[in-house]
Amino acid sequence: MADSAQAQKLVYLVTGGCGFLGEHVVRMLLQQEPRLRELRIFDLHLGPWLEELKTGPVQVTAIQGDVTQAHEVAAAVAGAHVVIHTAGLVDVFGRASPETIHEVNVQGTKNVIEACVQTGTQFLVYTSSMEVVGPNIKGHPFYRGNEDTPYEAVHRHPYPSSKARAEQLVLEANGRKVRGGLPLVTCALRPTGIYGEGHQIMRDIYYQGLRLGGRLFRAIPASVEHGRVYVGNVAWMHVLVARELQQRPALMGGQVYFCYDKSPYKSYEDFNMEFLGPCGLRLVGTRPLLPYWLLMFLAALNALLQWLLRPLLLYAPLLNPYTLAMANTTFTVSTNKAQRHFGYEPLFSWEESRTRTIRWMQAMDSSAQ
Ligand SMILES: NC(=O)c1ccc[n+]([C@@H]2O[C@H](COP(=O)([O-])OP(=O)(O)OC[C@H]3O[C@@H](n4cnc5c(N)ncnc54)[C@H](O)[C@@H]3O)[C@@H](O)[C@H]2O)c1
Ligand SMILES: CC(C)CCC[C@@H](C)[C@H]1CC[C@H]2[C@@H]3[C@H](O)C=C4C[C@@H](O)CC[C@]4(C)[C@H]3CC[C@]12C
Repeated sequence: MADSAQAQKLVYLVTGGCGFLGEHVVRMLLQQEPRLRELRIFDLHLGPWLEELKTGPVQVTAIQGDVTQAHEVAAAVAGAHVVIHTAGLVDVFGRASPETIHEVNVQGTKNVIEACVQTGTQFLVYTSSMEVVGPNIKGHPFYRGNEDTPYEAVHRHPYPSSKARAEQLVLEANGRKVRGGLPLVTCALRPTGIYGEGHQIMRDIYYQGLRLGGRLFRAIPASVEHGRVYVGNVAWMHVLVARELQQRPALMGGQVYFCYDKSPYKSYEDFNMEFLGPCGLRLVGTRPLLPYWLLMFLAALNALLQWLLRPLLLYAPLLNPYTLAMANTTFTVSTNKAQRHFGYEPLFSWEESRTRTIRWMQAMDSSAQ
């Protein structure tokens, strides 16, 4: 009993813990981190499912708060040994203003860093993104690259720009002295396109297909590969990196790691069909049904409509100039840096990841009917 009491001594804080990725990180920590004494979940919007977590041996503390409010962040961080910072505005559809995206993703991250320094939290894991690297505004492909692959990371869009700045702040903070004199140890994880249970975009595409009579129309060449990674493996990598960061600060502090698993390299649409197909949808066309110039015109028209309608309503379709360019630029990673640095191996095989995602979609479908 004494061993287990000694073992359960750590306090973790997960910002954005009620989000798509955040919820999986929370559940993975409760399953895979035996040293957890308290798990704090900080989010603007707390989920009702948190209540079910409060019956276990770990103290689960739900904190409704805003990362843009420094005092709220400091109060949540105080006393935590590890912070996993996933909170962010994931918006490439023009829903939020560039200022709001920057406020949440950059200033919010600054507030988390300063809270760690001021309150003495020594370990910070940041959920960055592949977009910190690319695709860049020139549409240069990134074909099975790794953390050391040279690539001209040039961004104009608010979201990737904010993620790049936030990641830079986190990495630069590595080594700063926190309250009590110990060094802050930070690292950043760069997931590619995350899929799995709770993925809102996949849900939106599914319902779009249902509205079109069970059909989706190919818009992206099958040859354009887009890296994808299962949410359970991304969550597992967060848990593992947070644990190993405490053991190997000299090696891992200030490092970035792409999140990867055995998910196959496919175009964004073909990959989605791995899950949408078993749910009854069909992808029409072996090549894009519309020429690229017409898709660009439609994307630009969507952007214009969004701007014109903004005073009345939010019009934010999937197709806009940025998402079209992104979807049409190959971006895949092939790396083993996480395996070399902290022994990461995917927890879920491709088959398991696919099956779990399909089951989620089928359950979503049956509840919608
Ligand atoms: N979804 C992907 O494909 C993907 C890929 C790479 C990286 N990421 C990164 O992973 C993280 C989580 O992404 P996600 O897909 O789970 O998004 P999500 O929108 O589902 O989750 C984000 C969470 O952050 C919370 N949040 C937003 N603004 C906040 C604020 N001001 N204060 C406190 N909480 C706030 C939201 O309420 C939400 O619960 C983000 O940092 C994102 O950039 C996502
Ligand atoms: C209408 C089509 C032409 C485009 C539809 C697909 C489009 C919505 C998809 C394609 C690529 C997707 C992004 C990619 O998976 C990676 C990321 C990085 C991550 O940090 C946030 C999500 C994001 C931007 C995906 C959003 C949806 C995209 C653009």
